Amino acid sequence: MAYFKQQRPEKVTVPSLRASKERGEKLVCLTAYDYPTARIIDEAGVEIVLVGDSLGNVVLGYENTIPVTLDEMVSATRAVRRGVTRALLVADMPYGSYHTGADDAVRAALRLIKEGGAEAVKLEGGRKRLQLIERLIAEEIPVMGHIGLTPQSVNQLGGFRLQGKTLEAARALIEDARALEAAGVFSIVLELVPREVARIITEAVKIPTIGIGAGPHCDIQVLVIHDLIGLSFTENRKPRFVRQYANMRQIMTEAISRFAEDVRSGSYPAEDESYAVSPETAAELELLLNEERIEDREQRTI
Ligand SMILES: Nc1nc(=O)c2c([nH]1)NC[C@@H]1CN(c3ccc(C(=O)N[C@@H](CCC(=O)O)C(=O)O)cc3)CN21
Ligand SMILES: CC(C)C(=O)C(=O)O
Ligand SMILES: [Mg+2]
Repeated sequence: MAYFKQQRPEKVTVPSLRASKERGEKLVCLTAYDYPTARIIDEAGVEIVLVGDSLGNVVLGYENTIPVTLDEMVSATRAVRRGVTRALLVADMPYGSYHTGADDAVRAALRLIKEGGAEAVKLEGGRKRLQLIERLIAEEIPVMGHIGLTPQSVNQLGGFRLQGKTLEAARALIEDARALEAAGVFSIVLELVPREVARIITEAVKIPTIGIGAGPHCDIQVLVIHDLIGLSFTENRKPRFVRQYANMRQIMTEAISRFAEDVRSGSYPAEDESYAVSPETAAELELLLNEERIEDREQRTI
C-alpha cells in the first residue's frame, strides 16, 4: 500500500476477520460499555469491541444478564460507538429481544445497528436459532454466534457451568458450530467449554472462534473488561479463566480515601484549586459588604 496510507492499522471489518484466521493470526476482543473505556481499548489496538449484555452484571449490578433491556444495550452501544474507530463494534442482543419472532428480532437488531452504531450483533444459541440468523443476514445484519455456556439460559441451566463435557454434549456443540457457519454467522463465541472441544470446533469451521473459558486453540480470546482490571469478581470468587491484569478496585479505593481525608482535613481545595476576583473587585466587594452592614443596623434601630 502507498506510503501515505497505512499510518494506523487498518479498520477491522467482518470480512477481514476471516482473512486473519486464514493467516493464522490471533486476535483480541474485549467488552466495553462506555465511551472512555471503549476509547482506551480501541487505541490499545484490540480488534473487536463487544458491548456485552454482561453490562447487567458489571455495570448495572444484576445477578445475571436476564433483566438487561434493549434500551440499555442501545444506550451503551451509542456511547461505545463514539470511542471506537478501528475495532469492529459488535453488540449483544439482550434476552427477550429475539425470542418473540423474526420480525421483532430484526427490529431489535436494527436499533443496535442504526441507533447504537454497531456493525454486527451477537445472539445466543445453536441450531435452534438457524432460521432467525438466516433472516437477520438476509436483512444485511452480520451475526456473531454464541454457544457453550449461554448465560441467557441460566434459569434453564441452573448455573454458570462448563458445557460440552460428555461425548454427546461435545458432539452437539460441534454440530451447532457447523450449522451456525452454514447459516452464515461470521464468527462464533465458545463460552466455558473444554479446550479439546474448542480445538475441534476451531479446526472444523473456516470462520474465527472467539473463546472465553474455552482454552488456547480458539482464533480469538475475549474477556469482560471489568474482570481484566479487577472491578468485578473478588480474587476468591473469580472463574478460573479470568486473569486479572490490574487491580483498579484498589487504585480507586486509595484515590477515594485520600480525597475524603483531604476534604476532612481542609487541605482540599488548595488556593490554586479555586478561583479569585481581581484585588480591585475584592476591595469593592469589601466596601459593599460594609455599606450593607450599616443599612442593616439602621433598619433595625427604626
Ligand atoms: N463479569 C462477568 N464476566 C463474565 O465472564 C461473564 C459475566 N460477567 N456475566 C455473564 C457470563 C457469566 N459467566 C460466568 C460466570 C461464572 C462462572 C463460574 O463461576 N465458573 C466456575 C465454575 C465452572 C465449572 O467448573 O463448571 C469457574 O471456576 O470457572 C463462569 C462464567 C461468563 N460471563
Ligand atoms: C463475554 C461475552 C462473550 C458476552 O457475551 C458478554 O460480555 O455479554
Ligand atoms: Mg453476552
